Amino acid sequence: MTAERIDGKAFAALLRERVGALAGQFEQKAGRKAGLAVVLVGEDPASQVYVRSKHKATVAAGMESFEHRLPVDTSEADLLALVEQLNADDAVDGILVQLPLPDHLDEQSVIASISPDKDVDGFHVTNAGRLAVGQNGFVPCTPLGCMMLLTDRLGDLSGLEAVVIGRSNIVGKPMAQLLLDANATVTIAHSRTKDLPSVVKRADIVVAAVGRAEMVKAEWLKEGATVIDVGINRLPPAEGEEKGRLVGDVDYAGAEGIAAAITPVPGGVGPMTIAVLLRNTLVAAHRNAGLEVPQSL
Ligand SMILES: NC(=O)C1=CN([C@@H]2O[C@H](COP(=O)(O)OP(=O)(O)OC[C@H]3O[C@@H](n4cnc5c(N)ncnc54)[C@H](OP(=O)(O)O)[C@@H]3O)[C@@H](O)[C@H]2O)C=CC1
Ligand SMILES: Nc1nc(=O)c2c([nH]1)NC[C@@H]1CN(c3ccc(C(=O)N[C@@H](CCC(=O)O)C(=O)O)cc3)C=[N+]21
Repeated sequence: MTAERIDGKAFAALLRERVGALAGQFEQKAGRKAGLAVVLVGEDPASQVYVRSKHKATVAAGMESFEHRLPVDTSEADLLALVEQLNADDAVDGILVQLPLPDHLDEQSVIASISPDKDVDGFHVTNAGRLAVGQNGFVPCTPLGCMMLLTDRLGDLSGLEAVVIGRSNIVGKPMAQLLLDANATVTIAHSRTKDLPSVVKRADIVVAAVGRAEMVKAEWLKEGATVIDVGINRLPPAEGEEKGRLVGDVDYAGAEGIAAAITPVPGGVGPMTIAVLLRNTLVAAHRNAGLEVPQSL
């Protein structure tokens, strides 16, 4: 059996088109564009790449993009002051502070300073709490994108065994919460889990969000499992390569022979993250403008 490749890039392109059309309608109704502010502190090359692609995608969807690039030695007070200014700016519907931040800045305090109604990353404790108790808020983009791919493929997830590997606040935990809300039976594995291979073996759905290149082996998987690979890992450059290849947390080549379907890296979950960010921003715009959020978002 050769697993089906779940084309996140194509799915994300469709979502971006839909968001773009609705962004045009929003502009008609509200008399302004929906706006996303992205704050980047420092010059980490990977972060710069992400921020640039978010900017392009935002503009392409017919939304306003406000970029704020701050020097690496920015003080916490200055960063908090910028966030306050963006909280008060009616042209800004969504605020994203690119992580990771330089070591001298406390990520939790910075996230806490973002207005929960503009927190399109869904990282604020208020939004984590809303997700936990089932209220409307913002769900982190990566896990929400994974859910869209899963429900598109599998339909109803009721009763399926799901194993999430990783328990971070931005991926693993909200992912498990969403799967639970969809009535899957959820196990969360992490670095202290005993006998990870046998835990993974029972899963109809595996979501790998670890950050270790090709750690999940084909033999761990149950025949016919659906595999969502969140990991983005750059291998060291091979002979003659300038940059190493990007790989996920799953041994894709091996898993292809056992899984029913699997997301590739690149071209899987990554593009969904950006498309969902635009979707969340447009949801925020409707709420902030007092307009009904379109069903199809
Ligand atoms: N595609 C996308 O859009 C995105 C991709 N990513 C990628 O996803 C991956 C995970 O990101 P993130 O959640 O932020 O990472 P974190 O480093 O915050 O969390 C990693 C998790 O993996 C667990 N873990 C580490 N080693 C093992 C192991 N040997 N066995 C089992 N579990 C282990 C850790 O366990 P413990 O808690 O015990 O330490 C932790 O819970 C990264 O590769 C990141 O680049 C992240 C965000 C978006
Ligand atoms: N506040 C905040 N919000 C985030 O959502 C956030 C963040 N900080 N910090 C970093 C992580 C990571 N992340 C990715 C987004 C897109 C791709 C993506 O599009 N990846 C492409 C490949 C890109 C490449 O080739 O380098 C793909 O997988 O096909 C990957 C990773 C968002 N993050």
